[in-house]
Amino acid sequence: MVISDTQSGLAMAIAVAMTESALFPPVVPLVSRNRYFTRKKLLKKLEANGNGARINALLDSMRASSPTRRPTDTEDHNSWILHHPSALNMFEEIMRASKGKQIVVFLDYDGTLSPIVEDPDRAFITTEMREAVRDVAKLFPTAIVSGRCRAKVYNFVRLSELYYAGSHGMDIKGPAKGHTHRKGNQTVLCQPAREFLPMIDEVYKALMENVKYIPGAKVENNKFCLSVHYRCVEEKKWGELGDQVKLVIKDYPQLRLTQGRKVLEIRPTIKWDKGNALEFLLESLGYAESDDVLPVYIGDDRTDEDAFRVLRERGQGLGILVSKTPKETNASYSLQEPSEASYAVPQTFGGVEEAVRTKALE
Ligand SMILES: O=P(O)(O)OC[C@H]1O[C@H](O[C@H]2O[C@H](CO)[C@@H](O)[C@H](O)[C@H]2O)[C@H](O)[C@@H](O)[C@@H]1O
Repeated sequence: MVISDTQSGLAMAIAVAMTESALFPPVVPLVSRNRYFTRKKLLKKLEANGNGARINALLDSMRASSPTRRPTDTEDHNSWILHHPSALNMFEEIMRASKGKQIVVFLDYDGTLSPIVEDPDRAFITTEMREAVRDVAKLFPTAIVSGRCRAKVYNFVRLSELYYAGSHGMDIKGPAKGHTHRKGNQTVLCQPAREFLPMIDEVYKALMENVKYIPGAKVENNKFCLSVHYRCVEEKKWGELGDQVKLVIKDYPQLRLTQGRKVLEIRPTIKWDKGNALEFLLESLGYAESDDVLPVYIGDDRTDEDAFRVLRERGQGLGILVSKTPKETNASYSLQEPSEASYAVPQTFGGVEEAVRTKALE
């Protein structure tokens, strides 16, 4: 069997997830922690102050969350990678860790399965990556967990055998009939923020109106949440953009503002995030309290931290952060970027299949 680099890379990451001794190495202080905490504090302050927070805090936070503004210190990076080793170098430990466990795979979309690009509507998954995900889903229950609207992420991925959790987990749907890994045949569906739909639509329209004068700004309707993109906005206009967003949402205390990669996100205040989505899916699959499950979550953004944290709290499974720069994270392992797949070794799929076979023989 000829295996492409992308397939082996993704599978390698999954395979690494099966490593036992790899689970949750201790969290250690980072050289780059201060900078990270400054950014975190800024956002916390912003969130704590609600919609009336000082606009400077938002602007500072937008600036601080743009890693391209500062080249990564080699020392910082080396220290970080020591504690979050590359998921690609851990193949040896696969078999041992996977023994007797059901692996469940969770994949973020943007920045994980697709590279970050300027136009959010053109963040396509490659054919190779789609094939890799398809292959992984043949072996394990597999879910895509994204900030995007579920329908949009489905249109990119187009694999009906997967679980999809859109709107940061607020819109979950199971695979098409005939593909389910669950016992029983009920459709999995979870939409905990339904009542917010009219409000989100209203705010979407207001945001479109308010930011249309800012060149490069883009508002994306993710159904149960909204994204205001500033990747293509000149930095000197970021303050104005933040101003406009805060102006709109100040009348909606039921909505909160969070941040992603050059994006401001507006979402309901309900306590539901990617971590809850992960737990919901594990429960739907029948693994709520099980010790025999190994959830693997691969993601790149701060919203993925909610899922990494759940894994850490469960003391089960493995988080892999896709990031080129050191970041404070609850993930145990790292990958540099989606295309790092090309560093992987071809025998990985063999390893995954072997692990599955071992399990089947037990
Ligand atoms: O949870 P995810 O699947 O990672 O989605 C998070 C956001 O991803 C998208 O925005 C990001 O990717 C864009 C395309 O590469 C990029 O232009 C943007 O700057 C990034 O923030 C998506 O467009 C958002 O709606 C998602 O919330």
